[in-house]
Amino acid sequence: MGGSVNMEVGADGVAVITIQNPPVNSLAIDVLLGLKEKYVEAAKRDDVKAIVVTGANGKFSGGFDITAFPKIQQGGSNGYLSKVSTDLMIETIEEASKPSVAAVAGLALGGGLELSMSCHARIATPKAQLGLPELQLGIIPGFGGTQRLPRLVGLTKAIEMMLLSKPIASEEGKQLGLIDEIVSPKDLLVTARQWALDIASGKKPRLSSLHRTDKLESLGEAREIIKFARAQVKRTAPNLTHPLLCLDAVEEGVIAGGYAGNLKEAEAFAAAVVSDNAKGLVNVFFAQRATTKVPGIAELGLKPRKIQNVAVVGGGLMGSGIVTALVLSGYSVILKEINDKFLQAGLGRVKANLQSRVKKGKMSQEKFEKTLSLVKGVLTYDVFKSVDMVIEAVIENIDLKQSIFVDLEKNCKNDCILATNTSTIDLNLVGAKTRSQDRLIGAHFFSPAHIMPLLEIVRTDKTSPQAIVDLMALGKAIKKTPVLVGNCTGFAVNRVFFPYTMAAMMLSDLGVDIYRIDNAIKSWGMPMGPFRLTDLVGFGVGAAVGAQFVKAFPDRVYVSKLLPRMLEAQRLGEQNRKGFYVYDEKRKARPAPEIKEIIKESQAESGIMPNGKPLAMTDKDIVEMIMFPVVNEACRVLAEKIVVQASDLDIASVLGMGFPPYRCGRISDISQFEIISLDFPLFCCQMFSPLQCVHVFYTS
Ligand SMILES: C[C@H](O)CC(=O)SCCNC(=O)CCNC(=O)[C@H](O)C(C)(C)COP(=O)(O)OP(=O)(O)OC[C@H]1O[C@@H](n2cnc3c(N)ncnc32)[C@H](O)[C@@H]1OP(=O)(O)O
Repeated sequence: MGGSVNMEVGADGVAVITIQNPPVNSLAIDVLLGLKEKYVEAAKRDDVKAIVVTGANGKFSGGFDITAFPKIQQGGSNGYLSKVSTDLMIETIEEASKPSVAAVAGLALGGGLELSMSCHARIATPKAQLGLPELQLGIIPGFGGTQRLPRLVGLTKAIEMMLLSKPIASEEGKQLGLIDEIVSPKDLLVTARQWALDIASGKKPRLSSLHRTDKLESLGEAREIIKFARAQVKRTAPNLTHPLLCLDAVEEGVIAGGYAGNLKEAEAFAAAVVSDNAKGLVNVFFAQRATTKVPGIAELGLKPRKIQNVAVVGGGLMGSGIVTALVLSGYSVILKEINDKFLQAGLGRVKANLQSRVKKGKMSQEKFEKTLSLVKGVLTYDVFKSVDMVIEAVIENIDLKQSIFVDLEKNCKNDCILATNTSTIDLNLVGAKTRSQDRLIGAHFFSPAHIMPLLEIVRTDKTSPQAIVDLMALGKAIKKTPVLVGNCTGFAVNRVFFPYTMAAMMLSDLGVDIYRIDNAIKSWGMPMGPFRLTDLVGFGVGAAVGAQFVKAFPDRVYVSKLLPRMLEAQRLGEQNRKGFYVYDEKRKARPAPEIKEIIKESQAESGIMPNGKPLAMTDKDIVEMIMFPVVNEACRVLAEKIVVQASDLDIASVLGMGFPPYRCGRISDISQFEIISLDFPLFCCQMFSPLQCVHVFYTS
């Protein structure tokens, strides 16, 4: 709901119709009805020769109003939405007697670009973003985009833009034929008006995109392109159906014409919009934007303080990754190490991280040198008085961290934020020997820190709201999604996912093949299965972190002998290229038949196979046995208020663990229920069918 559409008719006979619906001029149903009303009025008025459609405040439109989807997905009627494609885009705009020109500034995405494509020409400002990103929401373009974009830019480019949900800039749009002219923002309306008048008077051709065929490939070629795209989708996104629905609509249009394609698109859109995948992906869209609107903090209206200089203590894998993330966003960073050897190694890692961007063509040599010059290596705290924030990233040793924080308190100014990158240790312990509890905060990055998009911000009871607001702002500035979490073993992400590997170890001890487990979980949508993940993390780290969970949650852990036996056999994971898999020089994983004996040993020691025989189970059982305990732990994290809102856990799981976003939203759904029992130990799973073993019972 909301938004408005205005119309002003000039002395030149051009009606300028303006969409007004901040912040992105989304096409809410009221806006679409408003557009219809103004177009009908313009058609009737004798003083109107031609029409220009534009958006207020330098933005054309961010597309259909996404806030309307949840209601439709819960069974609400989609009302006028289903008619927009033919009633508004074709009959009212494209086939009207008076021509329309779109004046596009800022962005024309989704329905916004579709609206512009039903006009007879498009004039854009240089920095406009143009795209059909609907697929990232689990839906497909629904206002004729699957038909008009291929007709304007050709099939290959149109399919790429839709499947990748990737917008293009005006210049590329002009080269492709999507944009007719690029002009400065101040000339936008003047030029668009002139184009509209020129089309009305016949000086310029009146082109209807839906009927064009000049950019379309021949039928044979088109079929090949679509066949290739389908195969790609099936290979890279086997659990998703909406990209295939999108290709079906495109194909129908190529074979039977734009109008028939439009009807097919409407049918496919209606099916996609109510799918579980769309529910999950729409939830993720809003979850991502909700993370900084923290109840209890947002209302305080605090402004983030300026953070210019940051220090990182420890230049290991995590520390150097954090330094890289900071310098990439223009921060000056001091990297402190304990001796020159470690310091040079840390600086070398930062350099290598940046060099890899140069190699991939993502950074120029000049930018590389400028970025690297932002890091200064030191061995003492002498220059720490100038820093606004310190992030400690040394090994997980409580005594060491405590002594570092004592030093930091002595050497930093008294409003400097003191952050720790610990992934498991209680923050109260880390800061136990300091008096600066209000500015002590967790900044938990995920490895590799310069690539992974999540930043868990951990607060204690004493962390000040200002420190939280400051770290949130820094997180956004370095292009991370910051999620605020409470203090507990593993915080939100590692805590929720500790049963992921433990349940997998238990299944192995029950006789299920480890590669089958990994394949089942990967096919379900995780980026890798639990055994491959353990190899990646490294067995040393895995065992140390596992021990923390055993200590913290003894009632619901499964302690397998598998990891210790692998360590005894000098199998450390990817680190020495021997773990549950073996790895070649390019780190390509291959199953390792030689570990059969180690697995058997662990199975014998655990003695949990029913009657000593391997447990038979389907792939679905495997997924449930592993993911249900994860969901249970998520419920506990919510119940203990470790996260303030359920959507934070959804987005943290997606960005921190690669949980498939199209399956996301379940945790938010579950949080609507009252958890009445949480005390069923994971180990009992073997005695029940997987479904019975969900140890969260909830009532609606
Ligand atoms: C039938 C049609 O084919 C179907 C459609 O059109 S579906 C919609 C297709 N459009 C999209 O997918 C675009 C989605 N939006 C975006 O990618 C980005 O928001 C953007 C590029 C427009 C702006 O990005 P950015 O400047 O970083 O701001 P961002 O924080 O993302 O968004 C600003 C606000 O606009 C809202 N917003 C953005 N697009 C919206 C949309 N299409 N509908 C409703 N709200 C929208 C956001 O939720 C956010 O609200 P908040 O301030 O309350 O959190």
